[in-house]
Amino acid sequence: IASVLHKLSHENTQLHREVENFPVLLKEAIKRTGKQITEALSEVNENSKDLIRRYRKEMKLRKKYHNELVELKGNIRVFVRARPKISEDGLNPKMSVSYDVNDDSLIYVSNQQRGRNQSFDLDRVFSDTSSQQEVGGLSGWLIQPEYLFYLGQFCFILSIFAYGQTGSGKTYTMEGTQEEPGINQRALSDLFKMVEERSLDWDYSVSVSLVEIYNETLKDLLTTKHEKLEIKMNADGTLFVQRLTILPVKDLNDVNRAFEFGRSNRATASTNMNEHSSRSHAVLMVTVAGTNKTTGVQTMGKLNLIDLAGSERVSKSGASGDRLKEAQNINRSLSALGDVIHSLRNKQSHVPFRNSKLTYLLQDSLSKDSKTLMVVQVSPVEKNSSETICSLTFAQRVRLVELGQATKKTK
Ligand SMILES: Nc1ncnc2c1ncn2[C@@H]1O[C@H](COP(=O)(O)OP(=O)(O)OP(=O)(O)O)[C@@H](O)[C@H]1O
Repeated sequence: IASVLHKLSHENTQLHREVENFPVLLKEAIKRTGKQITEALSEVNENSKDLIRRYRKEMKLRKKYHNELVELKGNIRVFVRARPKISEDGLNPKMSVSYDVNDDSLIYVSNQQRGRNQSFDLDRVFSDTSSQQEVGGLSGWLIQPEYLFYLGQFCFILSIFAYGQTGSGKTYTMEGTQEEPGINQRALSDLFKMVEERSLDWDYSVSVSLVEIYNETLKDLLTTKHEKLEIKMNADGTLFVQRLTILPVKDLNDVNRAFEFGRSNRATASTNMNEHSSRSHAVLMVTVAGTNKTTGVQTMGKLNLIDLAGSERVSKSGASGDRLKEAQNINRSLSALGDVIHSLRNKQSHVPFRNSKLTYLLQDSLSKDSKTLMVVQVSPVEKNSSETICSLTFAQRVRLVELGQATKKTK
């Protein structure tokens, strides 16, 4: 019994010690496991960080290849800009537009009818917080030295279109304000810089015309005469507008003065300038004719700045009478623009340029030897989401167009 008691007492002491040590062991075990979990987590973290890094790299590469593809295959770029909310949107409006933090070519719009977000993939998306400077930088894609070179030395047409529903920010982005100039001002100032830089070897003459298309009728905004304008074709297949004023200009100030005159001319013909301007297309055509001082080679280039009339859904706005007629003409010409672009994309032998005055006038600008930048403006608020979806659907359709490679053309 004594030996059994001794053994039991020994075991009891050992158990006692183990019980005493248990919290320490447990603490150590917890610490060890915690360390293992932390290590495992940080490995996962590192992996996911690496994945995000690789994803971003892939996105950059994808964009680079896409850009190269566009350069190789086509000359049209589509940018989207959402304007910020404004007082007209009401107090605390519900927003419908969102962006992808990792990919600046994606924009999402909440589609109330389908009850989900619809995504659109464009060349570049500018959010509602983007600055004029950031957006203005995009004209750099169009007005690059090599294209300026084209513009000055080959027949090459550059066009900037602004598309979007009424009040979506087209004028703000294109014209901007005195303090915050828009794309047009930047593009034109780049153009005159180029002319200056090449003036040692080339004699350039720059001229402007300003045409308004209202209810399928062309109007010369640089004259107060009201002559009927007709689009005619030269023997070489190029287009011109008969009797259109062609005003020689020396610098950006001259262009702005001409533009101001056109603007006041447009306003006097209408009781409400803003109302009227959003119901008509305005096309500013800048022509650069060059003669090489040594060789005598003559060249021609054009820069078109096009402020399209606001796209609007007649069923929603409930327009009637003259307003309905205007809206129908606008929608017809914008859809003709879409059809032309669609035919070009599908490389159809017949492109329906003549279906509207807008596409007929811009035939050259949408054909080969041209480079086009389309800025699609959208409103960020939910009450406009169906118009936003329509505009972005149009934008995506345009983006897939291939205009073909430019060919060198000198006289
Ligand atoms: N990025 C912006 N930042 C600040 N205000 C803006 C911006 N974009 C647009 N706005 C404001 O929103 C309003 C509508 O813009 P804007 O007149 O440019 O639209 P629009 O599309 O040209 O309209 P319309 O088709 O009627 O001519 C203006 O008051 C303008 O100042």
